[in-house]
Amino acid sequence: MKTYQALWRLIRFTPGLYAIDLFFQLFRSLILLLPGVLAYNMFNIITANRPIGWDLWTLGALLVGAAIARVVSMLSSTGMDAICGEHGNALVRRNIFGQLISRIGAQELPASPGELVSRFDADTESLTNTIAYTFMNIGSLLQALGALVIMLVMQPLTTLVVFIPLIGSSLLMTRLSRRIQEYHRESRKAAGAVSSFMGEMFSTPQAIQLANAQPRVLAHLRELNNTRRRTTLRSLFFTSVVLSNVASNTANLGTGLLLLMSAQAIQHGTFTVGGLALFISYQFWVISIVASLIQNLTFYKQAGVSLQRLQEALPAGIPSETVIAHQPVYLRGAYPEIRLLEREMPKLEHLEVNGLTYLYPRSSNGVAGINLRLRRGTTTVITGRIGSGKSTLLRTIMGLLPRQAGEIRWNGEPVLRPEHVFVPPQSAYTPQVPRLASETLRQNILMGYPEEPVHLEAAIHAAVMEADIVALEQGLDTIVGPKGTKLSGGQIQRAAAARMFVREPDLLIFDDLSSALDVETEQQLWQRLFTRGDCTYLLVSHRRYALQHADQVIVLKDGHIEAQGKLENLLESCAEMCALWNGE
Ligand SMILES: Nc1ncnc2c1ncn2[C@@H]1O[C@H](COP(=O)(O)OP(=O)(O)OP(=O)(O)O)[C@@H](O)[C@H]1O
Repeated sequence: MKTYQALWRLIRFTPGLYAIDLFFQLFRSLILLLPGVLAYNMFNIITANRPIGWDLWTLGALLVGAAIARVVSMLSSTGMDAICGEHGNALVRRNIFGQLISRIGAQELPASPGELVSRFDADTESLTNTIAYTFMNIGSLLQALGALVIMLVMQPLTTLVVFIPLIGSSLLMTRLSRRIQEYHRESRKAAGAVSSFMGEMFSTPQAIQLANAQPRVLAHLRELNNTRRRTTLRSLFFTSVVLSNVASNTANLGTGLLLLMSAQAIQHGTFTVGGLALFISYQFWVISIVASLIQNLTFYKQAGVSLQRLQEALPAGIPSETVIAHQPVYLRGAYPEIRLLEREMPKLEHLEVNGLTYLYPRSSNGVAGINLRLRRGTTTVITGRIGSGKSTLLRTIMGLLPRQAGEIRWNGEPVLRPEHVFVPPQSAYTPQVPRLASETLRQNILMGYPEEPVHLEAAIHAAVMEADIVALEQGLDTIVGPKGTKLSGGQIQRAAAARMFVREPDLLIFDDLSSALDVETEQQLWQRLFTRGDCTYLLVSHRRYALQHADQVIVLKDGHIEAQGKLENLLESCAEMCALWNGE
């Protein structure tokens, strides 16, 4: 998508608001022509030694009126810019965020979280600010054209001479614009690197402390910040200092030439003091519009850089137009109701996996030719050595990794989009390291799910959390800290389990749920799970209790199923199972 197409799409998102914005910009600019004409008449009256009569006072009143109208229209246009920008920024951020959270589970983020935050912030605003600046310049251009016509009619020769310096400054600014675009790109990249590194620092403070790496981490941050300072300074220096100085000095040169020419013309009686006043006020706009247009072009090019960075923030395979796809944004009033996911599939009776294969790109690691069958109300435990492919198998079944071969059938029906089926209300999953947010424990369990006291209590009981909640300072309303740092590893695992239970899925998938639990709590947890009735369980576990109570155990070795069946049979027939059972 080209930059102009993106900007036009943003304008079309709120055309009414942008029309009002443009109206205020035009009014604000054109009203500025009035004081020049008024000053022309006032000075001509004064220098002709006419007595100060009604005419002069009227002109003065008009001058004040024009100034008030200008201030009001300036405030209105600035306000409209902010409102339009707010809508456009919200749209872009919503679109990218929506794509990021609905990407296939295990797909990498296109950039680090810190870098993405930086793009959400400054790159988004670069687009909407360019529109605001362009609208302002449309007004300024009309104002400058109006001024130019009036000046040419009054004094064609003086007008042409006054604009000679403009030619030189225009050439200079055009040459600088490419360099400014490059500097902007570098400064945005350096800002992204700083926020990315800070995001990583804040997410791993303990790892930094344990490695005693604070001085080196700070030194690296300082280095990144220095690069950002240098590149940002250079970019700002060229955008703000050089460009605006070229513009104002060109205007000053024009004024000097004007004074020289008008002195002679006034002596010869071909020019008046009123005319000089008008020329001085108008020539600045005509000269500065060139600088403004060149600066506008620079912003446009910077917006192109930002648009590219935003498009690159989309997950792979998503069309670039999605960045500005029109969708409702909710900035005022009530938020729309969040609907619970509806059932895609009937209640689970049996699940079959046939010939399932997923190998990681450019590697032979993964799982291949997996066949298994789960029946409703049974427990299946997947076990195997470290790296045998247990997590990969679960994630491929659920569509978090894209399968390369094989099929999955839910009650005999092929599952074409597993990522839509293996979610509540059909299924729920807890990964090896569950994630909690820095919210209350209640919010972490419910995650937007409607609170029904009975379900919540039952879920907490099933997760063996009732005693922990009594011991917590504010019970369910305790804020658990970033990633749940105020809870123990076992509490985090059980909070994640309660999150699954409250959704009452048919199929519960756990990846090593009890790794951080003591033996007693673990046994209680399995006991409660296995007496929950109608649920079907698919677990990754090495724990003896789980293996002993499983209806079937699947032994994985090097990404293949080595054996499957009841534990007692496997202990007789499968050397790998014996080795795992004996902890070899
Ligand atoms: N993104 C990846 N790219 C390449 N290889 C990977 C990737 N992720 C995992 N692997 C490899 O795939 C194999 C299976 O990994 P997996 O995490 O499924 O094993 P696991 O049995 O769950 O291990 P653990 O018991 O440690 O959880 C391992 O050899 C692992 O190193």
